[in-house]
Amino acid sequence: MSQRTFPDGFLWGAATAAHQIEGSPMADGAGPSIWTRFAHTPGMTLNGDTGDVACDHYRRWKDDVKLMRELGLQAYRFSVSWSRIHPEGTGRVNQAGVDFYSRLVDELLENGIEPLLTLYHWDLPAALEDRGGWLNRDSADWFAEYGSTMYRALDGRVKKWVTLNEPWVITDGGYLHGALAPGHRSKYETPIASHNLMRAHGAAVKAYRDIGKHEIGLVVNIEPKYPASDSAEDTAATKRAHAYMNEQYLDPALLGRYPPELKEIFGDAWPDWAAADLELIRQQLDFIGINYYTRSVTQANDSYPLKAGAVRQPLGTYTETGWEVYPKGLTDLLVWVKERYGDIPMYITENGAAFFDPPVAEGGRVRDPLRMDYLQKHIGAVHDAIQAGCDIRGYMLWSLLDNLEWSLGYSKRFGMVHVNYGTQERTPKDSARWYSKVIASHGASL
Ligand SMILES: N#[N+]C[C@@H]1[C@@H](O)[C@H](O)[C@@H](O)[C@@H]2O[C@H]12
Repeated sequence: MSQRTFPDGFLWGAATAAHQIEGSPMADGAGPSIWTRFAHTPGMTLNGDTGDVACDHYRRWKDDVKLMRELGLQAYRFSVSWSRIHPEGTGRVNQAGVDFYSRLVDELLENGIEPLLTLYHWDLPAALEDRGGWLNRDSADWFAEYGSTMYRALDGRVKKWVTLNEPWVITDGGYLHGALAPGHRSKYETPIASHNLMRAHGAAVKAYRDIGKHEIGLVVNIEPKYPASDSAEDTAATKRAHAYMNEQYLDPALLGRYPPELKEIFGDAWPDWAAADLELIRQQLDFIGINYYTRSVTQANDSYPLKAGAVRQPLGTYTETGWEVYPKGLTDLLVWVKERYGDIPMYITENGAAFFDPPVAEGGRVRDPLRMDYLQKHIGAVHDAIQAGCDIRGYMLWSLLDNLEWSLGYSKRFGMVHVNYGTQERTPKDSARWYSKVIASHGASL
């Protein structure tokens, strides 16, 4: 393979999220989030795992930034816990919470690492859930208020902002299937929560334009859907699945409309949204963040309400989370984004895999060849998309650290750095050492 060259300024980094690594969820005046509440509800998470300690990053943040510098990271994507900033969700500001993230940002900058800040990575203040959460249309104002607090505190030091992380997972997991906080199971609530999340996205971007002077975008998890056969049923099912996961958020954000398949999927549960709502949602964005993990070979089935589902590939390689390793899907997806939405700049804001890692060997080594192979092939797929004309500005590996995988608890390890949850010792895996070389060579060593 000829040497791969990445664009000048292409940012190499890693990503995490507050609830998954910080621990100390109620420290220094913070309020509870829906994940604090959900994880402490018996039966909601594997082994009853909670974010009470996680990777103890709330206390070990300075050492973690030192580790990022040692690995040569150029950027670090993290999220802010809303309920550390506004313990009741709105109104009173908890300055100790703002100060935590201000110190973190300063430490990143002092170590030559660019911060990418995600405002919402699933941890809604519990106080707002008690007021209806994302089912309440006021949530757009709540979110814009919270975003404005953070813009005023950090804009200028933070120059790349993200409003929402993966609205599809928030609603499919938290409102339709109940696997994620707040654990609702309603075909009728799902479109309402989804729409209000996007209204909140729009309101937060509008607020940013009045306060901020840099860049703001949206992060979506999308995956290419390939029909399992050329039958009419599988073709139609693939179209529905594509609209439901891939177009449902990017279309309103970038085109100001929803794909028509959503009315077909949700039927009488899909309201006729007001045009003013779509105008609010469609705000000029500076970039789109793409979280990519896998593809879906899709067939028609009797699943509710989508009537479509993935077919396991007999010759496929699968990760610990049951996702097929399919790098070409990332290239196909990025080209699709460019073709459908134009030349909007993109970042790969998450890409990575959980594999069964061996314990830390003598001398502090963690051999993770499957993860290295996954990363090498997927970063190569990003390069292929760049060669195809996609404007991709960076790659954030998921994840910096092994961390709390939501309802799956600590059972899945996505980190390039191993975390011993008993001692909190961090040990860079072989993949971290390999990634450091990729960064140092700007991709040439891939
Ligand atoms: N599962 N999994 C790994 C990873 C999850 O840990 C992140 O929080 C999400 O943004 C996204 O789902 C991807």
